[in-house]
Amino acid sequence: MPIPHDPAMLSKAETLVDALPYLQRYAGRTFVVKYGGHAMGDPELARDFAEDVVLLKAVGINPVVVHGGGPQIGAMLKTMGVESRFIDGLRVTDKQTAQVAEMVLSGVINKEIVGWIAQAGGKAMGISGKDGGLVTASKVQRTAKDPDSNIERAVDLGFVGEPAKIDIGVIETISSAGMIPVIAPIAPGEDGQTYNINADTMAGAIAAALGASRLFLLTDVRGVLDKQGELLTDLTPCDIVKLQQDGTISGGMIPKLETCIHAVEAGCEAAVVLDGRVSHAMLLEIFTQEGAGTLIRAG
Ligand SMILES: Nc1ncnc2c1ncn2[C@@H]1O[C@H](COP(=O)(O)OP(=O)(O)O)[C@@H](O)[C@H]1O
Ligand SMILES: CC(=O)N[C@@H](CCC(=O)OP(=O)(O)O)C(=O)O
Repeated sequence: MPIPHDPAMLSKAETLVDALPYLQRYAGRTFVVKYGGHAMGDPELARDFAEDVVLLKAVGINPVVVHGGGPQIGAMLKTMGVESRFIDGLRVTDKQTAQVAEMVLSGVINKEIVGWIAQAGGKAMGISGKDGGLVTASKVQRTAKDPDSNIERAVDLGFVGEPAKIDIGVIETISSAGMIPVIAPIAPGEDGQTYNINADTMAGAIAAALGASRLFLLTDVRGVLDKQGELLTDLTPCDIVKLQQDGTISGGMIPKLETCIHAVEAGCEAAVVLDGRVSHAMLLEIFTQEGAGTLIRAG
């Protein structure tokens, strides 16, 4: 006959037991987590995020963090008196902007995240796409309709890149040494130039190359919202194309969802757009039945 326990203690034990099937399912799997600039602002949320990542590592999952820092790059450029322009959510990047992006992403933010993970009791190794030959970038080619002639013309975004080649060796080396890779979205091109890569694009390409079980994109909204502001809980690549065509998604959500399509069509099991403003959003998504955010799977 079991002796009754304090109900609060019992509920804690039940939470752990409820997590058991998920722990068993995901042990040894790789989760790529993109931590966005907007979700990064709050120190308490940053601590929670680091604890989540350390917990994943401690239970035998391989987390790989790819981070952004768009607002922080913007703030630095502003203090320098440099204006930024975005086309389809991508920052038009001249040589000076590329240098600032590298300084802020690889220099400041990357090491900040490594520090938070250390504070949470984990070990992280901060790198960019440049290190260990991880990523070779190619220049992003975009076109836009000329408003006067209605003719589609090439738009030059400058040193904006996308991952053309990925060598996952350095990630595997870091992960198998018991550390958490923390990756800044900067990479060299074949031409030797430094390219600024949208962090969502970088995360999706890495998730695809690793054949990750999940790509989590932590951001500053509940997930993908419809025109009435209601959360769309499940999407396929086909649904996303329609949302883009009818203007439901715009700005930074465009590269985010293009990334999800690429990732799930190229080997990542599923992508989730999650609210990074919610404490421990990732743990709740992984270890409970209450899925939050928007889940994207190949149709
Ligand atoms: N349909 C939509 N649902 C949710 N967010 C959207 C939608 N369309 C555009 N957005 C915008 O996308 C933003 C998230 O992208 P972004 O600013 O690049 O985030 P992050 O900096 O976290 O990567 C939201 O803050 C929102 O303004
Ligand atoms: C080409 C391009 O737009 N690069 C981004 C890289 C950082 C990023 O993507 O950060 P968030 O995820 O915080 O938006 C930029 O310069 O802002």
